[in-house]
Amino acid sequence: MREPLDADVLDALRRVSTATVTTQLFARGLRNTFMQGLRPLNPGHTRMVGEAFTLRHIPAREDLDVLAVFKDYDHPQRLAVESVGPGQVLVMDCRGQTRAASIGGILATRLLRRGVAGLVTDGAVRDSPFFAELPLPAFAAGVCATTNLARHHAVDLQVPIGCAEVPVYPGDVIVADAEGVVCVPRHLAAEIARDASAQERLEEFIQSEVDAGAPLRGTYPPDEVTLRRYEARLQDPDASR
Ligand SMILES: O=C([O-])CC(=O)C(=O)O
Ligand SMILES: [Mg+2]
Repeated sequence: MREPLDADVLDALRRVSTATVTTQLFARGLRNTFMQGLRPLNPGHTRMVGEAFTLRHIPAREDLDVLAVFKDYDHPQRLAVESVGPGQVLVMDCRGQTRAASIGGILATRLLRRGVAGLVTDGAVRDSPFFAELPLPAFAAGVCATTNLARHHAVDLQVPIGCAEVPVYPGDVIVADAEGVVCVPRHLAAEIARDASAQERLEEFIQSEVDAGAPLRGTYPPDEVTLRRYEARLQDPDASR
């Protein structure tokens, strides 16, 4: 059993952008953390933070992947939907294959009712007009009306997977916003949350400086003089420039 993630860490990650989080990961040598090509299905619900619960698929085979398999309520896809915990994110490895759905509106509704934080797939979803209205953060590489069995055979729950070429281990922390989805290794979550928050405070200051006409030289990145002005501003937010 893993130690639960600190609620303050999750809150801090909910307030920083995926761009900032990827920079903090990059600073620690991790370059492949953003799930390229996944887009939010409901632009009104993109903020998502939670630990990853994984589902792995292999390519479907015609003699095995037939509609009758869903008579078994313990089919791994259905089991995943009923097992992912409140506040967790269902992350699906579909090998980037979008020529079949990986999930649809009914299963997503079940996730929502179970208190799941959201879902991520590097495949497609079906019932996408429904997803566009559903108050559940959901990210996919595409949409496809064809049912999952046409291309996907769900095999494993809670194993390491690749999602959009990014390694995801069960319990890693998934952070998403309107830009997309990034995977934070669990053991780095607390320090990333802390340093990402500090980076954003500084970048807000830099943004306001540039907006007010400051040139990049001396400002971005900030030199000693700019940093001193930033520190002074932190001490006294009302100080004039
Ligand atoms: O067959 C599927 O992918 C499941 C589906 O449509 C749904 O959950 O509404
Ligand atoms: Mg459906």
